[in-house]
Amino acid sequence: MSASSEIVLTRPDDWHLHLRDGDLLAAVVGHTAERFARAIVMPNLRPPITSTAQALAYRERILAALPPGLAFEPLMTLYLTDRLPPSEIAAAKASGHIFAAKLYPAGATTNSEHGVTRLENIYPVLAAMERADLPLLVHGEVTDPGVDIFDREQRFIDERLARILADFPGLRVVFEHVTTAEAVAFVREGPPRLAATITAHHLLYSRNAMLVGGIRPHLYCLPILKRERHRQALIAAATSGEPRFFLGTDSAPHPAGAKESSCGCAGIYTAHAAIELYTEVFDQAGALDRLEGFASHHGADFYGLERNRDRIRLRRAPWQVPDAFPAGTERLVPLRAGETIAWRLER
Ligand SMILES: NC(=O)N[C@@H](CC(=O)O)C(=O)O
Ligand SMILES: [Zn+2]
Ligand SMILES: [Zn+2]
Repeated sequence: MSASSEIVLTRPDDWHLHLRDGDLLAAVVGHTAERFARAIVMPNLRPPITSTAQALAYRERILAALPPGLAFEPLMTLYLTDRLPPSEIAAAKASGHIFAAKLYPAGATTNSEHGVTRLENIYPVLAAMERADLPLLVHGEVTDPGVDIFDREQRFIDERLARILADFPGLRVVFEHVTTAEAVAFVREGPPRLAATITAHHLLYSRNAMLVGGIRPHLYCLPILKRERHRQALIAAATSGEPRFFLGTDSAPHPAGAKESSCGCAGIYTAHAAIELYTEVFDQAGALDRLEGFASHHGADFYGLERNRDRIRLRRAPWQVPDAFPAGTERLVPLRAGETIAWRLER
């Protein structure tokens, strides 16, 4: 298998994506739509997407920004706040375009300041989601200032996620962008209604890549890159063939100036080469035969959506990533800027 020079996959979907708005949206949406049929679109805009009406209007802006000739279905989400009325959940579900709601613990990550301050504040909303069978997506990190940044995912499992699963036994939950061996183990031991997305960057890089030989702001994201043993656990999970692990890039574009700063913001841009990067990982692990399940089947199955019917083709043929993409008057620096990627998407 490792000697293949070409692979064909059912067209994949991205189950965790930031598309932003305005110039940045216009700069990035084509990259995703060239590769993926659908994506779960994160609601952490400024202001956040907290109503069905806002989500539907955002969906229209995404479709309007699509380059001509590309078919792409944005799957919208709501941003949970302390104040979201439980009645909004049934309306969201009935819209036919909203597929999940997202829990950002307040202050956990980029644009999360309107997030949830105490889990109890959203219990009526979680009950409504359980009734409507609308999945809960979680950014799984605690924000207590006393908890070390490298331990925040583990603490979220122990103090929050286990409780949510116990208190809402019918709620489907996606533990987004898992980064630790502990998270992988927790997902494996959990009920089938619990799943996890894994990013390409957490599969490709450990924290050394960000910190050894100079600090690389374009590798700074949340949850932060962890040590190598965790990366190995993520690779084992992604390539295991287990249906509860699936692709979610967490591609999170920020203008270069906001990253190359004395206080750079969190988020890595990978949409320009997302499926190619995952292909590298699966190839290196000798698991190209498991890529289609992870990238194209497991997520659709979990969300109860049909698998895509068309296919994409990837060829082992190295290419160089541009130093940056234009985004309005700004620049967007992608993962591997100026470096090569081993697999190419055929068009
Ligand atoms: N992953 C990140 O580092 N940043 C994301 C937010 C998130 O997914 O936590 C962003 O919106 O920029
Ligand atoms: Zn997140
Ligand atoms: Zn994200």
